[in-house]
Amino acid sequence: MESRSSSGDMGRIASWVKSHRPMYHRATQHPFVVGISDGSVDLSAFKRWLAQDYIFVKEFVPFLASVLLKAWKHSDDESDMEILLGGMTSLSDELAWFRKEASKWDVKLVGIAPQQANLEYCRFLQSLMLPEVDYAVAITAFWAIETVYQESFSLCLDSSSKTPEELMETCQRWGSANFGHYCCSLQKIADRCLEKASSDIIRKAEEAFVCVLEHEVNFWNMSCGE
Ligand SMILES: Cc1ncc(CO)c(N)n1
Repeated sequence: MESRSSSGDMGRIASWVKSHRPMYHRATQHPFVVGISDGSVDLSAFKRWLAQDYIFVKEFVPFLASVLLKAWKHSDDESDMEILLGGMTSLSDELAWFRKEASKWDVKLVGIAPQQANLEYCRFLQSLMLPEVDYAVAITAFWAIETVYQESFSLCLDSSSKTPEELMETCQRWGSANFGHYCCSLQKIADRCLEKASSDIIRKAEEAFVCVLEHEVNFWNMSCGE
């Protein structure tokens, strides 16, 4: 039988989601997202989020490039590269979508300054781009960043949700089953890397996961205008 070290039948990632449940919940069921799903969202908050997230996604491109570089150097599975390259393609599509969405809402994207929470999140991404950061740590953070949006926006697509029609495209972008499959593929990569990682790397990956959750909560708070 395959042994899975200390995490029993669950992969590491699932065990961390379980052990950090309250924080995970705060990141994935934030009032901002709940407001979209019940239709009470303040549209000025949505517009603020849109402009700030465009800045974030632009920073996310070099971060993903750094993860790709680590996969190329250290991964023992060629399919990692394909999955990450697919992610890069969707980021390119995502940036174009932001520009289109911003014009629909009359939101300015050029000359916008990143707010404090965004700056801090981008700084965190930059710290993860350093070559000394292990692939297992970087891919865990990458999985977490994508998954928070997947979980959040899929809530807004629930049959019981009252998401306003004009916000449905946003919710489908991250909440779709397709994006969900992509997040599952990332989780499998992260679990596989963590299975063979040293206890020091495992500890650092868990820390990165929790940091992502904290930054995501701060990002939603910022979008709400707090
Ligand atoms: C803040 C934030 N987290 C995660 C994602 C997912 O790509 C995003 N676009 N923005």
